[in-house]
This record gives sequence, C-alpha cells and structure tokens, in this order.
Amino acid sequence: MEIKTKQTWSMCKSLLKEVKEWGCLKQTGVSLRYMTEFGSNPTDTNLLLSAQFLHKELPIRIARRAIELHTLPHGLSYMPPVLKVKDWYLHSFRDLRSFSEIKNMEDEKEFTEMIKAIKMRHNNVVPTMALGVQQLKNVSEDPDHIDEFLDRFYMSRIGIRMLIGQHVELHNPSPPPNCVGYIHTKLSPLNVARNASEDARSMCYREYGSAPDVKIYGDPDFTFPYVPGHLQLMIFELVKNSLRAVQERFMDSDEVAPPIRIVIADGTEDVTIKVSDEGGGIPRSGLPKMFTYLYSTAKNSMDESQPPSDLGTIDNVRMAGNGYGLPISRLYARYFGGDLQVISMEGYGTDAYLHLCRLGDSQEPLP
Ligand SMILES: Nc1ncnc2c1ncn2[C@@H]1O[C@H](COP(=O)(O)OP(=O)(O)OP(=O)(O)O)[C@@H](O)[C@H]1O
Repeated sequence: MEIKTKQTWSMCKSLLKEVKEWGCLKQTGVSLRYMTEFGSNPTDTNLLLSAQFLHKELPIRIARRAIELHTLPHGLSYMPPVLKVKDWYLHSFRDLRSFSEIKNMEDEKEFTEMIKAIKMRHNNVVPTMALGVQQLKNVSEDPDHIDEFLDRFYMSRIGIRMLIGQHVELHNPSPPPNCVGYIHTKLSPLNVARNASEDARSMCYREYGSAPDVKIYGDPDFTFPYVPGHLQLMIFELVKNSLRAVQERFMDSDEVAPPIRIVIADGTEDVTIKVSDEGGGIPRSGLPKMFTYLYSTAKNSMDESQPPSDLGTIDNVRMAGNGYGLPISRLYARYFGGDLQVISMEGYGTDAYLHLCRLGDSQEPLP
C-alpha cells in the first residue's frame, strides 16, 4: 500500500500512533572515532551488532522527522512536495518496523538490503523539500523558523545516511586502502582540496569560459581521519562561491583575476581550512542571510522549474543559485563537531574558515 496523500496519512491511525511512540524514544549518537574503531573489525558479530543497533535507532530518527514534517507551520506540511517527503519517511519507518528481530547473518543481509533501498528512496529529499520551502518562503513572514527546521531536518538526514552508508560499506569485501566504511583513516585534506578545486574550476569554465587560479598551501604529507565525500562537498561549495565572486568582479576588467587561496592548518584540536578570495566580499547587512536556505544573489536564483539537485557534485550544471551551499556545508562540518564561519570585507573579499574536529570524538548532534 502506498501512502500518498493527506487523507491516507490521517487514515493510517495505527501507523501514526507507532510513529509518535518511537518519536519520543531517545536517539543514540555515535562519534567518528567510534565508527572507525567499530568498523575496523567487520566480523560477523560486529555486523550483526551494527544491524541490531540500526534496527532500533533508525526508526527513532525517522519517526522524529516524520512528526516534524507533519507539524510544520504555515501549512507547509500540506504542500505537495512536503507530503511526498513525508510519505518517504513514513514508508521507511514502516519498512523498518515490519522487519522482525535480526538474529543471524541471513537476517542481517536482508536487513542491509532493505536499508540500502531506504537510502535510495530518500535520494531526492533535498531538492523536493527545497521546492516546498520555496513555495512557502514566497508567502511566509517567519523565514527564521523555517531555517531552524531545515537545519534540524538536514542534519538528521546527514546522520541517517552516514549510519546506513557506513553499515552497507562494511560489507565491501575489498575496501580501498585505509578506508573503514565511509571513513578514510588517512585522508589528505590537500588532495581533497585539489580535487574539489578542480571540479569547481571546471564548472566555472563551463559557465564563464575562464576560471581564476586556486593556490593551495599546506603539508602534503598531513592526513587525518574523515569522510572524503563530506570534505569534498564542503570545499567544493566554498571554492565555487569564491570563483564566482572573483570571476564576476574581474569579468570586464583588464586586470588578471587574483587567485583563490586555500590554507590548510593542522592544529591539535582542529584541522582548519581557510578559503580566501578577492571577490569583493558582501555587505555586512547581507552576512546574516548567507546561511539562510534559498538566499542567493545569483541571477538564476532558484525557480520551480529548476530545483536544486543534491549538492556538491560536478553534475550540478549551475555555478550558483540554490542558496543551499553554505548552510548545508555548515551542517556537514557540525555533524562531526566542526564549524564553518564566513568573514567578509566588503570591497575586498571573503574568508571562509572550515574547522574540522581532529580528534573525531564529538558525538553526532541529534536534533
Ligand atoms: N566568497 C563569496 N564572496 C561573495 N559572496 C559570497 C561568497 N560566498 C557566498 N556568498 C554569497 O552568499 C550567497 C549564498 O551562498 P550559498 O553558497 O549558500 O548559495 P549559492 O552559491 O548562491 O547557491 P548554491 O546553492 O548553488 O551554492 C551567495 O549567493 C552569495 O551572494
């Protein structure tokens, strides 16, 4: 049975009751370090334990989001894109709850296939939610409230996808060297910065026909444990913003566009990555809006015919316009205990500081 509409939602009383019960249970956060240590030894016993943990944990996290999706202000809960997302959450909750106890490796395999399918079902949550929010932002007087909700919602999504992805990857019979599931235990931020910059520059070329240089400073031998996909996404978004700012400022000028500078510092507590540009910065009054969803100064700002795709890939055809890059990157940084700050000098340029927690022992923030 597909759960499709507002009516069907209200008809599924027993499901709703169960969602409410599970949504009140306590979530359990895990740290990067714990995931690494646990996953370093993917024996059958550990895989079984991991599946049993997810069998209990995922319905709690999913139920909390389903409840929140059901109680959004200003009628947002009943906007068609939000209804669609809510259906995906309910569907996944029901799949998880109808899976009986995981007792042996056969159950474990079946469960792993199921959560893989859940992860795929939720692939398009970001662009779909963005459509709903766009429709609402046109009429709402309280966008702050929506931003807070979206921060919680997307943060939770990052956690759910990390947990599922990590468990699924532990089944890989020949993982790449130094990889424990999604985590690279010896990740070189310099290499990631190089790849992310090249991706962003390719996009800049496609859009403007040229791209400023990106210079990267840091120890090429330095490594630390982190999730490569997350780091790639964050640096890509920051470099993309800087390239766009510099490109637009120097487009009609005879001067050579100044390079973007990336500095990587390995501290005891944090690895900090600074992305600096001379793209003219933004006015102080605009700073609070930078981390607002859908805030973009791009000319091709989002319209309903062009919703944002999931972020951080070269497949994104446009240089900017969704207003999702900064807020989502900050969530990825915060997920493992880091943060993202942007400081701007209007008339000169912008510095973005990406702090990543080096020890990996901070627990997932669980909204
Ligand atoms: N380095 C920068 N220099 C100048 N303005 C910036 C810079 N970085 C961000 N901004 C401003 O902040 C806005 C929001 O940035 P954000 O990355 O969230 O979205 P976007 O780049 O517009 O779209 P996308 O979702 O495609 O990333 C930008 O539109 C731009 O106005």
